[in-house]
Amino acid sequence: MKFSAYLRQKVEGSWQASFDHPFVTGVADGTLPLDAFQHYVLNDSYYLSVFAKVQALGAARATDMQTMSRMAFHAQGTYEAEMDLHRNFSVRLGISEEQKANFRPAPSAYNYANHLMAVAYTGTLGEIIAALLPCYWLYWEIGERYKGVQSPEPIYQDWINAYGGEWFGELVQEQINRLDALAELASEEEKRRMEQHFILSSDYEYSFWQMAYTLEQWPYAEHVAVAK
Ligand SMILES: Cc1ncc(C[n+]2csc(CCO)c2C)c(N)n1
Repeated sequence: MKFSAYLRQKVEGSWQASFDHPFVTGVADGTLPLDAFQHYVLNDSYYLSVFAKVQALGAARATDMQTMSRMAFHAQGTYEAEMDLHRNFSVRLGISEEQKANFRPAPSAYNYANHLMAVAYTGTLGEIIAALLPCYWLYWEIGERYKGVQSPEPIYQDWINAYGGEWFGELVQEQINRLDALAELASEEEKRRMEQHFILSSDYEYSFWQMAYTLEQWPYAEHVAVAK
């Protein structure tokens, strides 16, 4: 069995919980409150800026030019495609410059980003890909599930469309193949660490929906609002 297939079966429970999360089903059927989506967008912009940095650190860790160039391309893709999407959502959701300037990432977004950064600075390229892969792969599966679905909320429809396209499927498959190739060369010990990172990122993906849905904040966050 390929290492990617082995990892995929390990996270079946947590990915299923993500598919069934009211944030995800609420995007598709339009029942998600817009303030939860706004909380998601603000936190996701922060998350993506770290994600692109981790992809770039993966490029730096590569031992061949082809991999280095592809990882750098992916980092640029995150910056351009995802940031474009967010700029667009920010305008349509009426997120103000002041809101962005005063924004502090919620605990779950911050923890997830820190997990990726820790792997980027301490792990091998195989470990970095294993930590990044659930972000690609889980979103691709969500995009596949909701292909053809028409959400009553046009903003949500654009979000669904972003992850259902063929170009995105190719990027995901490229990273799955990279994971399998790196796993072939990895020791049992390194593969065990790759598995841990993949599982932890999958759990953080679930926490990210929950964070958005519950409008998660730091304790005492209201003091910041009062002080303004
Ligand atoms: C919490 C969170 N997880 C995954 C994604 C999706 N995503 C982020 S970067 C990237 C790779 C290519 O751009 C993908 C698929 C997201 N937006 N937010």
